[in-house]
Amino acid sequence: MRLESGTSVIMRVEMDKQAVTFGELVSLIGRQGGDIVAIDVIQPGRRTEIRDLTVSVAEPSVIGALSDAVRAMKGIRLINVSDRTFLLHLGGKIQIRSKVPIKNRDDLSRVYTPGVANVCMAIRDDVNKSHSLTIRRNTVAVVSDGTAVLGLGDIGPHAAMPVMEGKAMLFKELAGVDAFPICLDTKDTEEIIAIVKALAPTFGGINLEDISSPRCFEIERRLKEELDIPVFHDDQHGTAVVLLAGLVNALKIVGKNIADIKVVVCGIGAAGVACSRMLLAAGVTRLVGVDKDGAIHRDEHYGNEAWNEFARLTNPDNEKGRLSEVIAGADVFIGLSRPRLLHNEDIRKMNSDPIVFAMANPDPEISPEEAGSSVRVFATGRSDYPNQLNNVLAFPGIFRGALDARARTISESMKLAAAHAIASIVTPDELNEEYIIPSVFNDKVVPAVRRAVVQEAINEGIARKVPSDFRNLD
Ligand SMILES: NC(=O)C1=CN([C@@H]2O[C@H](COP(=O)(O)OP(=O)(O)OC[C@H]3O[C@@H](n4cnc5c(N)ncnc54)[C@H](O)[C@@H]3O)[C@@H](O)[C@H]2O)C=CC1
Ligand SMILES: CC(=O)C(=O)O
Ligand SMILES: [Mg+2]
Repeated sequence: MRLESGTSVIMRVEMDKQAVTFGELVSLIGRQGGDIVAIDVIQPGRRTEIRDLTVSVAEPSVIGALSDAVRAMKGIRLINVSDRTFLLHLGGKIQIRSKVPIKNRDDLSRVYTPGVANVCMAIRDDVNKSHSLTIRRNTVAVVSDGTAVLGLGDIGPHAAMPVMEGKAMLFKELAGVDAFPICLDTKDTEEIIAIVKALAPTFGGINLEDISSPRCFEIERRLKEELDIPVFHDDQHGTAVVLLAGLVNALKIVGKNIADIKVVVCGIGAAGVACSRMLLAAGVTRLVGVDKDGAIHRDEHYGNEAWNEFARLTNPDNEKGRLSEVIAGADVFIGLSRPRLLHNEDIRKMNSDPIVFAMANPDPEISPEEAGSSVRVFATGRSDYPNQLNNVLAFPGIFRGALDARARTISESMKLAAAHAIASIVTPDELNEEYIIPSVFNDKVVPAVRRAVVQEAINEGIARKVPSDFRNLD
């Protein structure tokens, strides 16, 4: 088990009272560096008893040896060891709550039958009313098939659920958007499209999440074409928005022009393709993509159509070879692949003042410790290091804006505007190597992104509603 770096764990133990006393167990735990701070009797019994022991430890590293010692003790069965992260997940992380109480018959007849029938008929007569008279107004589906969950890969829909619940929490906590996690037990492109289309009457937007490439491209393209609510594959576009924001600011620090830099993107999957497209749109001309078999170039025909298009649009010098070769002379490394693929000797081949964005989650392509001082600007997707480049900076505000403007779609210019809005939160005075991107907890982020998105939606005629704070602004 991967234990979080907390200071306490809960051990569920079954004691055979004839073979061991509780005092002996307490002493053993004490000798192993644990301190029992709470005891809950889960199942009392004359011969055996199950207890939960909350054990505090000074160092998470002692938990393994402590558990082994408890497990080996005669008369004790160690049923489970939970860390605080696991406990936080018990029963899931979100719930549905009513907005109005049902206290009497009158309430009942208005929230449900017979009163509700008039509301139903109003929507039948004008389906647009579903956006104002149902949860559609503020609700987004977070849809995954569990095939590219963080950098953990194809771990399946059940295992994907904690991440999707987490995304739903972030939507709510950061932007007040109600989001519902939906993990689908199918990898079939057509089936996913059909299911999401069938679900659409319930939602004001669809956030696709952690669906592996290249299927994610077709799924998103078709859903965008066939639905009149925003469909946004967050790993592609949310990531691209935040990456561009970070790069715009990092380039100010190193004093380089976006049109002059060489960028190497490692991992040409969902995020890599979309981030590369965004960088090209923002003015990057020399971009080389690298995947498992090396650089993507034009002398190869790929089974993945997205890569053939990628080869046409990128790599102007048609460079070939592995990451360690094409990294030579690069100004920027962008990792959207897997942990530990970049090494210090690669960074030494980069141009002066290298920028390294190692964005694989949960573990980056190179750790900040290994990169050390050889990198001028370093960022990861994680919250425990400076410069967190994570799509969480984008998707809450983007959907907040799209829902408020009842936008049909989320366009390229809405995304570009969102990127510049995020970048602009870091003022020239504040900008430095360790602060190129605002924190997720910076309360200016969501309003700035929302404002940029709503404004573009209005400018482009994508908005079906003008939010009140945008009316009469001449
Ligand atoms: N920081 C952030 O906000 C975000 C980070 N990510 C991270 O980016 C990574 C990729 O995510 P997705 O694009 O959604 O997954 P994906 O599965 O669509 O793409 C991963 C790509 O990496 C490639 N890859 C695997 N081994 C490689 C190697 N040795 N060398 C080069 N390429 C290799 C795969 O072939 C694939 O094309 C994950 O670690 C994910 O956590 C993704 C989205 C947002
Ligand atoms: C952050 C995110 O969406 C990912 O790593 O997949
Ligand atoms: Mg993701």
